[in-house]
This record gives sequence, structure tokens and C-alpha cells, in this order.
Amino acid sequence: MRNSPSHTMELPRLIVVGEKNIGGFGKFLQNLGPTKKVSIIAGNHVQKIIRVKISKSLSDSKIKAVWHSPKTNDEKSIGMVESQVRKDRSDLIVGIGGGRSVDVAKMISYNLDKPFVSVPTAASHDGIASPFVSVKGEKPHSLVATAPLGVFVDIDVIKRAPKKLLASGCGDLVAKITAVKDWQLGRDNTGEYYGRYSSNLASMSAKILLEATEKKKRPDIREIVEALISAGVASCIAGSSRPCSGSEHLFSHALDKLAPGIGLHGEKCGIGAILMAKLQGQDWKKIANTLKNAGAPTTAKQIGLKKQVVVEALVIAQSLRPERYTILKQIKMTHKKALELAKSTNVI
Ligand SMILES: NC(=O)C1=CN([C@@H]2O[C@H](COP(=O)(O)OP(=O)(O)OC[C@H]3O[C@@H](n4cnc5c(N)ncnc54)[C@H](OP(=O)(O)O)[C@@H]3O)[C@@H](O)[C@H]2O)C=CC1
Ligand SMILES: O=C(CO)COP(=O)(O)O
Ligand SMILES: [Zn+2]
Repeated sequence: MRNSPSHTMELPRLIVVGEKNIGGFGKFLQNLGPTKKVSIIAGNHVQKIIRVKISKSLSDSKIKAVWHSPKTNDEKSIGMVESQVRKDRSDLIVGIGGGRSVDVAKMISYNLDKPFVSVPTAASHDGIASPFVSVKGEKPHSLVATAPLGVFVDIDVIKRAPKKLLASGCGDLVAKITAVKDWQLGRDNTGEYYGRYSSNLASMSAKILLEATEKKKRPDIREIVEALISAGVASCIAGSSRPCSGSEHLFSHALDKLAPGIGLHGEKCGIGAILMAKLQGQDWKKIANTLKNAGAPTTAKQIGLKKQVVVEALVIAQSLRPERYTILKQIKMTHKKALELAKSTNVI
């Protein structure tokens, strides 16, 4: 009998989701372990909203804080912040913000071998509770770092974030429909490891959104946050981003490369899910309707992408991660096929 290869499941230890609970952040850190000093990574917009309240909560718990603001999440920028954080000699590193700041903090804590705490201020992506980190560098996709020791969410902060960030999170959630299907294709065609538990968990995150938009049109923020955390946990259990990222993410990574800075991560993954669902023979119209009801974009034009870029992204997507089997391995995408696909799904 063939031994199956082992993989590591690393999970967060403490996750708190509350409302108007930001004042309890210092106590939350002390519950994780004795904490005297923290390094905080947060962007300028987020600092304006949250810095005063976080600073008060930390000083109430006798925790010193040093704030850092990364310019972006490329390797150079992370390296610069990392050398400052190293000098802080803090007990742990906190990432506060959207995916960029959380990822920068996650990467630095991994490099410096310090515990990491994630404080998402927007429900825009599923990296909130996962060990995966996206940095702009050699690889267009995520790398494995360390799972957060703790995740602290104040729904009231997330409610006040720009609406398009929540819509983007909904895009990252519908992406699980096509990602899980691609994983099944990988299992059937290459015999790769497939985790039924983690794939069901990721599928459930998308299902929650599908059901919510069917009934109430607009999804509940707390449900979306929990679904994003749960999708991240699905990746923790799978030991890779496989249940959460398939061909639709490859399409988004290709757009990052061809048109950097245009559209949010989840917006691009949502549009990718419409396209890939059609290729996979899944109900792509249902995905498009779910996105529309969630206020997320379903066309390239809505996020400022040119038609040729969409076509080119479809053609190069699979080459960005050749080892990950997806529907694009079976289709052998050409410019002609890509154009037809994007037109037939109303993406362009
Ligand atoms: N690790 C993983 O598995 C994953 C990582 N990612 C990565 O995450 C990044 C995308 O994250 P995303 O959140 O979409 O984008 P950003 O982190 O770039 O956030 C977008 C903007 O929203 C602002 N913002 C965040 N929260 C609030 C708030 N409450 N109020 C007002 N403004 C707010 C940010 O401000 P500020 O400038 O202050 O930060 C920023 O200007 C990408 O780099 C992507 O690769 C995405 C998915 C999964
Ligand atoms: O965004 C992610 C999951 O939602 C991470 O996926 P990648 O591993 O493709 O970067
Ligand atoms: Zn994603």
C-alpha cells in the first residue's frame, strides 16, 4: 500500500469576532501570552481610523507599541519595514488593515520568527486567518508562512470600510466554487492529494454567500467575515491554498501581472470564477447573479480592465502555476477561445 505524503495543518489559536470590541484588543493580546511590546503594521488610511483606539487599549494593558506603515507589499518595501521592526525587539507583530498590511506583517513575523496577530479592517480576502502570504515578487501566487497566533475582528470597523472591499471579499468567496472543482479535476487526472473535509469547508463558505444573496440580496457582514475566516481555515487544514485558489485565481494573478493596480484581488477572482465556471460546465450565471446581488463587479469594464488584457490573462493564466492542475490544462486556451469565453459570459 502506498503511504500518502504528510502535510502540516497549522491553525490560529484564538479568534475573536465582536462588535465595538476594539477596546479589548490589549486584553486579547495578554490572553495570548505575556506581552510588553508590539510592532504594528498598518497603512495610513487605517491608522487614521483605528490608531487612537488601539493605542489606548494597548496602554490600558501596559503594552508599548511601535507603528510602521508599509508603502506596498513588494519584497523591497517589506525588507525596509522588516529592518525597522527588527530593531523594535517586540514580543509579537500585529497586521492591521486589508490584505496588504496583514500580509506584510505575516511575512515579517515569519522572517523574524515572531508570533503574528491579524486584525482585518475589511472583509476583502481570505488571508485573514491563513498561513499564506502574497508578496509581489518572483512568484505571482501565495507562499506558505505561519498562521496567525490570534485573529481579532471588530465588525463595527469592517462595517465602516469602503463598500467595495466587502464586495471584493464576496468575489474571493464565490471563487471557492471553481477552486474546489479544479482540485477535484487535479485529483482525478493526476492523483494529487485531495482533502474532502477542507474542500467541503471551502465550498460551504461560498454556499453561505449564495444562500444569503438569494434570500436577502445583500449579505450580512458578520457572515461574510466568518466565511472568510473559515475559508482560511480550510486552507490551513489542506496545507495549501488549493481549496481556495484554482483557475479563477490564476486569472487574477495574470491580471496582477498584466495590469498591476487595477481592481481588487477579490473583484478579479469573482470575475475569474464566472469565466472558469463556464469552462467547467458549472452554473456561471448563478455566480454572476450572486456577485451582482453582493454589489461586486461582473464585467471587466466595471473595474477598468481593457478587453485585450482579459483575453491575454486567460491565455497566460495556467503558465503562472504550471504545477497546479486546473480546467485550463484541459482547455488549452487560445486568444480566439478566450475572446469567445469572455464575450459569452458578458465579462467583456
Ligand atoms: N494571504 C492571502 O492568502 C491573501 C492575500 N491577498 C493579498 O491582499 C491584498 C489585497 O487586499 P485588499 O484588502 O483587497 O487590499 P488592500 O489591503 O490594499 O486595501 C485596500 C485599501 O483599503 C483600505 N482599507 C482597509 N480597511 C479599511 C477601513 N476599515 N476603512 C478605510 N479604508 C480601509 C486600505 O488602507 P491602507 O492603505 O491604510 O492599508 C487600502 O488603501 C493583495 O496584495 C493580495 O495579494 C489576497 C487574498 C488572499
Ligand atoms: O488568494 C488566495 C486564496 O483566496 C491565495 O491564493 P494563491 O495561492 O493562488 O495566491
Ligand atoms: Zn483569494
